[in-house]
Amino acid sequence: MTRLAANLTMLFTDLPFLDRFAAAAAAGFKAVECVSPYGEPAETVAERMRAAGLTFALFNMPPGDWAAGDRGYAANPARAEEFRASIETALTYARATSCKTLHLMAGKIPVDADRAAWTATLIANIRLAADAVAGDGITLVLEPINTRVDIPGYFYDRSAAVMDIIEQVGRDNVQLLFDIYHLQVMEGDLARSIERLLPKIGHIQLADNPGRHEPGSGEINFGWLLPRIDALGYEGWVGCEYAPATTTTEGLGWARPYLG
Ligand SMILES: O=C(O)[C@@H](O)C(=O)CO
Ligand SMILES: [Mg+2]
Repeated sequence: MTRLAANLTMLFTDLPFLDRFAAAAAAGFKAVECVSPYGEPAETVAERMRAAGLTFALFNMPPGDWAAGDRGYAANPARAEEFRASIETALTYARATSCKTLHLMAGKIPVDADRAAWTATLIANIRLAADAVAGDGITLVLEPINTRVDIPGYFYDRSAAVMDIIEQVGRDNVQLLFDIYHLQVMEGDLARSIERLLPKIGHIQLADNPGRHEPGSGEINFGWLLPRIDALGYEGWVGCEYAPATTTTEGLGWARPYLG
């Protein structure tokens, strides 16, 4: 059965961040995910999560200064020190919330950067982080993000590019974050890709396309795809990472069969 997680960065945004946990639970979600829990103390986040009876399915390692344009920086040779320090921060929040999956963001690469040097930095940083979190049973996931609409310049936007990095890293606790929306924009052929990549998929996220709104608002046949993913044997969480077309609650009709 498809197990949905509410993405608290994009859902229930009419509420302050800490109040979104209770709202997600009231809507029937059993798990949540978000980009950045770091604006609140780890223990406070964990308390709200526990009080709502939720599991933290995933959050990102500290992604840098989002408002200034950062989308992670793990590939940036000039920020290796900052990346090292961010591992401890991520671990503190992961331990407090018992979160077992962290999204490591590579960042945006300038057009004139030395791609080989950035790739080497990324691989070294992923290994460092993967080894640091392995003892806590944590998996790092890497996400191909579309560079056509959402994050122009992001380091990788294809599943093959991320799979290549995962192979070069060579750590069992580094997997693929398959965001159905991003990979529909960049590649299509979703069901076949998921089937092929399944052994390496550590987390799935969804939104429809175009518009990045809820399932049913666009061209992706989620009524067929979600049962297919289930039938293939995927047992992880599916993060609802979309911008509701109206309000979160009004737009949850599609999810009713999967919510408690
Ligand atoms: O799809 C996304 O945008 C996210 O999963 C993310 O981690 C931040 O960009
Ligand atoms: Mg995503």
